[in-house]
Amino acid sequence: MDAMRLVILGAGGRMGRTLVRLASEAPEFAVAAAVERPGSAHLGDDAGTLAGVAALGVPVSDDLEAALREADGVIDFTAPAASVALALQTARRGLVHVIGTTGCSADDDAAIAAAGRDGARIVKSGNMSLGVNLLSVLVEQAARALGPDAFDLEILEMHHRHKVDAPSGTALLLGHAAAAGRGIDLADRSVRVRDGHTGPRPQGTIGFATLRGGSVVGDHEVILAGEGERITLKHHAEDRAIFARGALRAALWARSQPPGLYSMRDVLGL
Ligand SMILES: NC(=O)C1=CN([C@@H]2O[C@H](COP(=O)(O)OP(=O)(O)OC[C@H]3O[C@@H](n4cnc5c(N)ncnc54)[C@H](OP(=O)(O)O)[C@@H]3O)[C@@H](O)[C@H]2O)C=CC1
Ligand SMILES: O=C(O)C1=N[C@H](C(=O)O)C[C@H](O)C1
Repeated sequence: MDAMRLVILGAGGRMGRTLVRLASEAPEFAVAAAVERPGSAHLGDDAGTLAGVAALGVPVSDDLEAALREADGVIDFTAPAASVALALQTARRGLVHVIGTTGCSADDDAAIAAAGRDGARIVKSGNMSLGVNLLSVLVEQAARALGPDAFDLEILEMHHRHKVDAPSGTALLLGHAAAAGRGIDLADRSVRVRDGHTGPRPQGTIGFATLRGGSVVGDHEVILAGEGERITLKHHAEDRAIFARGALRAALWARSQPPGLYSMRDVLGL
């Protein structure tokens, strides 16, 4: 099969640069276009140079329509409004759309699901790494085995100082896995903030705690705390390449799937 022609949306960002670098090094892919928003300081820069590899002859552009005409798929680690708007376009064109963007609202997620029904081949996940998706399976198993009441479940995450959404997409993904294991809906049972006189911990809830600072790529811990014992399941991301590798794998996988909305667990067969 011909190399998959990819548009990298948000090519000047932390993930965008990592994606350009890894896609340009893999024979399965061709970086067809690199897109940033109108007015971005990166417009006109060579995407390869920006990513710290050899020049690719692909200038960063703000012409998304033109970029999509030449593409088999888009990799999108940007912001919720950008991902929702793009999903309308990938649906119209039947393109692969890999969405790593986090911080989406319920309405955003509904619009993205609709785009999957309308023709896009979407893979969306709060974390594209193999390790976190395997961890989510383990968390689901542990929550199911321990039941809802004997062990309290808390999810702790730490990220770099630039991160704008909380809890992280990964923390929510792990929370959903825990809720699935317990047979409950996360939205009904999550405690996302504690402050002041909170009273004792409501039984059966799933708590979240958020830390921000420095250059931390992404740390997550799921703590199951019982009477007299505690189980901790952890993942430490050391390099953004783990997310980019997962996203590229998802793009290739989605190319041969019917339109729809898929998760990384679908991609990885977990
Ligand atoms: N699922 C996963 O595995 C991972 C998900 N993420 C998520 O990916 C997202 C991006 O993270 P990160 O790379 O660190 O963030 P950055 O802010 O470094 O990069 C985002 C890029 O997207 C650009 N952008 C925003 N809106 C548009 C638009 N409408 N059109 C084109 N470009 C746009 C931004 O431009 P500007 O600066 O001008 O706004 C910026 O260059 C976040 O939601 C993050 O949580 C991150 C890592 C892994
Ligand atoms: O913004 C980040 O950096 C990351 N975002 C994702 C998240 O919200 O979980 C994934 C990863 O942890 C890095």
